[in-house]
Amino acid sequence: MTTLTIQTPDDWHLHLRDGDMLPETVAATARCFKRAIVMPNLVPPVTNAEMALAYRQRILDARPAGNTFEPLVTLFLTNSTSAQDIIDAKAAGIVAAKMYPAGATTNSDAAVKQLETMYPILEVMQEQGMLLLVHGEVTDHHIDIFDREKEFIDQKMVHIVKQFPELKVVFEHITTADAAQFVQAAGNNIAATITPQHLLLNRNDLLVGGVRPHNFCLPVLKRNTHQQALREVVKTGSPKFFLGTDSAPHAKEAKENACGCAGCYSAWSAIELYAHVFEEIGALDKLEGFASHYGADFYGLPRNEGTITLVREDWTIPTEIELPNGKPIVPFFAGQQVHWKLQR
Ligand SMILES: NC(=O)N[C@@H](CC(=O)O)C(=O)O
Ligand SMILES: [Zn+2]
Ligand SMILES: [Zn+2]
Repeated sequence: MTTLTIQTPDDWHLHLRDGDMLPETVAATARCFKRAIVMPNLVPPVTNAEMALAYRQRILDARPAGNTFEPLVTLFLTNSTSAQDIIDAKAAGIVAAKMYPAGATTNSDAAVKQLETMYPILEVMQEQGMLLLVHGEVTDHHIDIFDREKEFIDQKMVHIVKQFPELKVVFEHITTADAAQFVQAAGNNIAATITPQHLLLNRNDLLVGGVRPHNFCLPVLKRNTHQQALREVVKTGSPKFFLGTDSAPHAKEAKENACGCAGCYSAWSAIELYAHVFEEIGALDKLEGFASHYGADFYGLPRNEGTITLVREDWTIPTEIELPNGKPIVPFFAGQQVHWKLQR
């Protein structure tokens, strides 16, 4: 196969950041994705409809001329989120709210401390038909970082799912066989996003031969058996698993640091990297469902019109990209070859 045409895809988990980052990040995603679920972990976080709509407008203003990319902004849940916040957000066209356990990841200090105290809010979300997006890791100091996703399933996720049978939940950026099995076994109101890095890499790629800060993201890369399980699950073509890049840029100096930030900036090559890995596992025929159908179907949104075409052509991801403010940023998979390229 030398070309691959699929219906226009969407990215169901994305960090665009804000301010002078937007011209770079919006253009990178808008080159091939029609829509994206945009994460609300700004500083300060996007906690109400007014902030979300203002953020949406800043993203729209940063689009390249003539581009029709549609950001789907989300609400950041905190212990102060009220039922009215959810009702107002829903009325403003916001389709989902994000739950981070406090301290779990980048800019999540303001997030939810005692998850169970949020149950009245989840109740309202269920009523309103607003999706719950979850960063599924516990943050207890005594829990090993490699076990935090599994522990979250056992401690939290099973109860949420039981308590709110009508609530649509997206288990974001899953990294383990445990999460894949959990989602598969759960009802049709539970789905998951999977990133390119968790399909392409395992923890050896983070630590063998020296620490690779640009492969560091959260949840952290797991052992190869978990990577294998994620590959198997996308290969089945199950509609419960769909594309969410978790593209999460940090300045080069913040990644190459004694205390480096978590996040891989994959937007530059995301669709190509998925094609690369789907080809590797012999599942190119499953890419379209994963990238362009299942997410929209799960969110209850129409599938996109139009198509994109990928060409089988080797190219090398740049080692650095310069931000509009002159600061360098290192894209995910920098300096490495990818076998597919978006036709422009
Ligand atoms: N995935 C990451 O490693 N980082 C994300 C936050 C997140 O999605 O957890 C970020 O905003 O930098
Ligand atoms: Zn996360
Ligand atoms: Zn994320």
